[in-house]
Amino acid sequence: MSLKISVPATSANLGPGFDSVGLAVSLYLTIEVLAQSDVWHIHHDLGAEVPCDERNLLLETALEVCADLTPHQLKMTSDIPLARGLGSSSSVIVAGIELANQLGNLQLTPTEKLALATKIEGHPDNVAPAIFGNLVIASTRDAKTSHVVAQMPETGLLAFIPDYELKTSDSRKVLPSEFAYKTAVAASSVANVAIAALLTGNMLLAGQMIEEDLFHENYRGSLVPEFAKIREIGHAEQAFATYLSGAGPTIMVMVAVAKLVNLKAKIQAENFSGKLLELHVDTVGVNVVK
Ligand SMILES: Nc1ncnc2c1ncn2[C@@H]1O[C@H](COP(=O)(O)OP(=O)(O)O)[C@@H](O)[C@H]1O
Ligand SMILES: N[C@@H](CCOP(=O)(O)O)C(=O)O
Repeated sequence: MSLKISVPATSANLGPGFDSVGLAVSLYLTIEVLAQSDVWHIHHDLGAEVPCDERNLLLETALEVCADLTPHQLKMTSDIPLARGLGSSSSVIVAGIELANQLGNLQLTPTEKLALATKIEGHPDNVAPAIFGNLVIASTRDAKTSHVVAQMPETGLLAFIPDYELKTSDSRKVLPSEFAYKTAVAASSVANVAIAALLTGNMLLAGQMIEEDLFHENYRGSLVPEFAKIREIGHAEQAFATYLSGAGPTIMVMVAVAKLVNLKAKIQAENFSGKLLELHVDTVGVNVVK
């Protein structure tokens, strides 16, 4: 049997869409199913800290979804950097669900996959676009997830991926545990306009609203020292928006395609340690090739 599963990276939050908005982008985790075996084994070159057996999040997820899968040798490759705010954990969870779906012949619908993935990840903003591709707006309350898949308006995407890791769990620790009613109303009004602007293709307004986030970036800015400078460069280069991708430390800049080259040169000139990558919107989501 030949089976290959690929899952895109995701950039969550887009400013005020904290825990509920995400965009699928063009970096990929790929799982190739090799021969049946006595024990599970994952061949990968992602480093010694990534387990090769059932302790790997891929297999933990697959076996949670379907406990009696036949063990296989697997090959895992990925260009999604770990703990950088590009949804590496969500891509593995979605791949694990798909692995169980295929090997266990579960016939899961995309909505069922979303419910399972959200339960495991805890919030839907990365797993939803990893499943559906595109821009996804989702809300999970009382274990029920509602979602809308939308086309992202045309924009260039430039990601600065720092050399250091920032685990989502650590980046969540700096967030407040409570929010005053008035602030919550203001923060959600910003989010509402951001989404309405994205859905009507108004990138200028969407960009302004993305940068007015009140939910998380003010608290996380100090964890990502490059953020303020890159946003300043974004303003000088007329980018639509600069935001913290997911929990950081990746910084995403949305900019008209014609302005990408200049913007890239200006950020490069700062000599920050990390990678600067031009990305594209993934419109497919989790993909299975047999
Ligand atoms: N390919 C992978 N295989 C196994 N575990 C992975 C893989 N990719 C990511 N993970 C797990 O997810 C963690 C990173 O998740 P997280 O802190 O949420 O960051 P992000 O999802 O932004 O990359 C890693 O430390 C690792 O435990
Ligand atoms: N809404 C979450 C998103 C985490 O995304 P990740 O790519 O950093 O895992 C958060 O902001 O904590």
